Amino acid sequence: MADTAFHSARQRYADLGVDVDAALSRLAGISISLHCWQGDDVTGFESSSQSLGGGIAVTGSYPGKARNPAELREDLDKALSLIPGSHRLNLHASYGEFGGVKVDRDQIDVSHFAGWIDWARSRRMGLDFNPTFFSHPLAADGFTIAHSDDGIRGFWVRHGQICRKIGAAMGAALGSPTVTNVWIPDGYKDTPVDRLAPRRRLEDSLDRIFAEPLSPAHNLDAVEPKLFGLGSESYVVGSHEFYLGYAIRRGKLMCLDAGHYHPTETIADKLTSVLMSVDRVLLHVSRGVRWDSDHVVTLNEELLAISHELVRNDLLGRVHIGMDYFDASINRVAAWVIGARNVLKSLLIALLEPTERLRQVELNRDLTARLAILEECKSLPWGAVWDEYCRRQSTPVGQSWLDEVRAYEQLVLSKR
Ligand SMILES: C[C@H](O)[C@H](O)[C@@H](O)C(=O)CO
Ligand SMILES: [Mn+2]
Repeated sequence: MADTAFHSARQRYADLGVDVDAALSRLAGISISLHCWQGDDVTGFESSSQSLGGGIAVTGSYPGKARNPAELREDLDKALSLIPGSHRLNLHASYGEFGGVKVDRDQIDVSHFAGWIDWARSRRMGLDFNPTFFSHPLAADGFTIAHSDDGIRGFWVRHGQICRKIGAAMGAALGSPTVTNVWIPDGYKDTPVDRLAPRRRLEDSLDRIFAEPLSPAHNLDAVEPKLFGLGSESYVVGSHEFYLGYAIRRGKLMCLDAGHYHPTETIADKLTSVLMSVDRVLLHVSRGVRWDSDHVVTLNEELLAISHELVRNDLLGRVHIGMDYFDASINRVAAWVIGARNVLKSLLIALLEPTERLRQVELNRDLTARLAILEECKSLPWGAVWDEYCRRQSTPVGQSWLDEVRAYEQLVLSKR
């Protein structure tokens, strides 16, 4: 039963010309791709597990991390039960089920993901996928598909080719296209002499990886740029400009990760520019604190700006929303729930905006009214609408979800 706070909020929005029920049904149609790697600190399930490489780092030692696919799925089920709506799972290739046997990255196949496909099917979820170009001896010097050694480059190209096929098989099995995203760590700690040759090799490798035509009904290819990483502070082969050009020329999805730009740059402002030239964008919603630190997503101005751009410009049909962060200093299930609920809250706030009115005052050059209304919108009663959404989706209202995480911690995580 909806409460009085919701009824009065609905009336308040109606007075502004906003249809709350329409906003809630639009929100229910938005899926977020939950990143498997928050559940185990980007460790994965390969038999000879390497320490995390590729210039990304997880800090913290909160107890109870998932140690195998069954535990990770159990944790995901708990998180999904606390996040309103229907969502997806984003898997890395290193999360296959290899039965304790060493299967190198250029030898994996879809059979290693059968357990994940069954799990997703039984929950009517889609899967997204990523080749894993890090945490491997052949990536130890910081280069993979842009490597100058043809043997190493060939190994990683084969891995990329295989992963696309696995992505397509997942998409076909689940009846929803898998977004298969290529992120590579390749770059130099210090100033390179030759910035061009690695980029030529990267382009050639990508062309080889993407050579086989796959149905877009099953697989969508994405490429993810970065400004810098740990150990690649001076030069990243796959920069924003490199991949934007590549995505436009080759018809690929452009991945925009919120942590992959200069701290004063926001991906919100890039969306409408990038989508002038590419059909689709993959978002990695993240939160950099001073650097690409991959903090849990909070309901901050940057997140709100992203959601406003998606809703105001009717881009939700062209943007795949994924999350990308890893925090091992707090309960990992809670980390998923906090981030996903925040992404959804930000979308709800955007869906509840009286955008047509704002557009009109802007067109009339009434910039005073634009600022005034935007600021007033910040104190509209969206929280009561969010609570009602949680109620309608049978998920906990307010912070009561935390009690469920605490109980799960007692019952399950503390026993690991
Ligand atoms: C684990 C992910 O592939 C990784 O976080 C990547 O998407 C990235 O953002 C690297 O900085
Ligand atoms: Mn990312």
